[in-house]
Amino acid sequence: MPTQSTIPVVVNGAYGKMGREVIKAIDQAPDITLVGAIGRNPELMGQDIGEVIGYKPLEVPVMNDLEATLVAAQSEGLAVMVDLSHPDSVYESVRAAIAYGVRPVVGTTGLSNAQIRDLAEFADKASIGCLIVPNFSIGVVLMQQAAQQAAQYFDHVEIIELHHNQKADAPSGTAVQTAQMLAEAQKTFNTPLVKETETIPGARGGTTPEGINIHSVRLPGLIAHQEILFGSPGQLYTLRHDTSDRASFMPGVLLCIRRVMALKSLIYGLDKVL
Ligand SMILES: NC(=O)C1=CN([C@@H]2O[C@H](COP(=O)(O)OP(=O)(O)OC[C@H]3O[C@@H](n4cnc5c(N)ncnc54)[C@H](OP(=O)(O)O)[C@@H]3O)[C@@H](O)[C@H]2O)C=CC1
Ligand SMILES: O=C(O)C1=N[C@H](C(=O)O)C[C@H](O)C1
Repeated sequence: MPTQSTIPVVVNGAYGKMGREVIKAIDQAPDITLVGAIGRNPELMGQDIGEVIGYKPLEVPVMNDLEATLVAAQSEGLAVMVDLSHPDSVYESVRAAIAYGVRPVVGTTGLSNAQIRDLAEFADKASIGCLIVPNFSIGVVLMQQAAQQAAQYFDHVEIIELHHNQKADAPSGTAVQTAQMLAEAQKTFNTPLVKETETIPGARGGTTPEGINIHSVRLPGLIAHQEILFGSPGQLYTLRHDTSDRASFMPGVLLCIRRVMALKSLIYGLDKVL
C-alpha cells in the first residue's frame, strides 16, 4: 500500500520493452508507488509483474481490465497512468484514464493531431492534467531546440529517423514533433529546384504539411535514433541523437509523473515541463 505522500501509478503496456523499464524505475523512486500493471496476455493475468519482467516480487498483479485498475488506483489517492502500449489502443486508454480522474503520462506514439486535440479538450473540461511526450530523453529536447535555432537560417531540412524493426508506427512520434517544432519558424522549407520524379514511390520519404521530408528506417540492431539535416549552398549541418539504452528515457518519465500531478490540462512535449 502506498503512503499518502507517494504518487500511485498504473503502467499500461507493463511488460513491453518500455513498460518493464518504467516499472523498475518506479520501484527505485521513493515518492512513486506502482499500484497497477496492465497487459493483454491471458497467460500472465494475476502474476506478479515484478516476476514477469524478471526483476523482483512487487506484489502487483498483471491485470487486463484497465477500467477496474484505474478505479482501484484512484482509491489510493490522486493517481497517474503511464501509457506505453500501442497506437491502436492509446487514444481509448487515455480517454478512460481522464474519465476516471487518473492523470495520463503518454509515451505511446502514433496519436493523430485530431486525437491529441480531442484529448486536450477532454482533459481541459475535466480539469485533469495530461502529458503527451513523444520522447522522454533530454538529448532529444536539446537536439530539437538546436534544430529550431538552425531553422531560422536554413531553408532546406530533412529528417531521418531510425528505429528497431518491432516499432508499430512510422514516422516516429519524435520525428513528427520535430517537424512541428521546425514549422514554428513559419517559413516555407524545401522549395524544389527541379520537377522531381519518384521511380520508386516513397523514395523521397513522407512529407509533412510544412513540406519537411521524413525518412523512416527500421532494422534489427537499432533502438531509437534521429538525424536532422540542414542544407544550404556549400554546407550541411547535421544534428544527431542516438539512444543506446532505454534507461535514457527514465528520468523524463519520472519527471513527468511528478509534473502531471500539478497540471489541469493537456501539455504536449517534455520541453514544456523541464
Ligand atoms: N515517449 C518515449 O520516449 C518513448 C515512446 N515509446 C513508445 O512507447 C510505445 C511502446 O513501445 P515499446 O515498449 O517499445 O513496445 P512493446 O511492443 O515492447 O510494448 C507494448 C506493450 O503494449 C501492449 N499492447 C500492444 N498492443 C496493445 C493494444 N492494442 N492494447 C493494449 N496494449 C497493447 C503489449 O502488451 P501485450 O504483450 O500484452 O500485447 C506490450 O506489452 C510505442 O508507441 C513506442 O513508440 C517507446 C520508447 C520511448
Ligand atoms: O518505438 C520506439 O522505440 C520509440 N518511440 C518513440 C517515437 O516514436 O518517437 C520515441 C523513441 O524514438 C523510441
